[in-house]
Amino acid sequence: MKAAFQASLLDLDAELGVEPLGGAVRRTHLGRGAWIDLCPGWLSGADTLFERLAEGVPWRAERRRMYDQVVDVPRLLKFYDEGEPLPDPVLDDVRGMLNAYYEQELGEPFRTAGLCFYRDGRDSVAWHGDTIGRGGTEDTMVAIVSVGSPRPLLLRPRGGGPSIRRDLGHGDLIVMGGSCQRTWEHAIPKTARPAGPRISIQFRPRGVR
Ligand SMILES: O=C(O)CCC(=O)C(=O)O
Ligand SMILES: [Fe+2]
Repeated sequence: MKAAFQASLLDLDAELGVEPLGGAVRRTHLGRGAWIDLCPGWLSGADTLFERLAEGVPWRAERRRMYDQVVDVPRLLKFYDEGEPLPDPVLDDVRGMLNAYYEQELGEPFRTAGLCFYRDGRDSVAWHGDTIGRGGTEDTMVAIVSVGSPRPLLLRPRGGGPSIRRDLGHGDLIVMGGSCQRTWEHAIPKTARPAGPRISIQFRPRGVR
């Protein structure tokens, strides 16, 4: 797939890879037992990974039933279940580094990888928590690495309240933890502004979707 993509100037010559997580991770407590960790620009060479994934992943356009209609899901998807080979070896390093840093606190490793491709500003994900599995009842973590052009990820308390915004792209890491999936919601809103393509890679433990 060819997508108009403006590479970040800083990233053009950077070698693809991740360093061990440590002092650069910043935690923000959101209240109600929810938190987010941020590590901007964690993955270097993110433009290279964007190009590889855009070309190499067997992206799927899905359709879902909404009430009495079947509608296009406004983004491309590919899910790698536990044990399935990931589409790029650097994603094994990414998951390994995430597990080295978070596994003790999480109590289990990140195992699955869900990929979303937002082709332009019309692609989006509506307000939701990742509550299909255990995230609906238990504290857990969802770690997201973003490559390509930044898009805002919004978070708001479930039931209403002001939202917070983090622009994520070019190798940024966000981890949503604690009760975040059941007490807060998140979204990537559509935008009428010019928006370049973004790919997000979400790592989750077994049984969290
Ligand atoms: O693209 C993102 O960063 C968020 C994706 C997401 O929330 C999901 O797939 O559950
Ligand atoms: Fe989500």
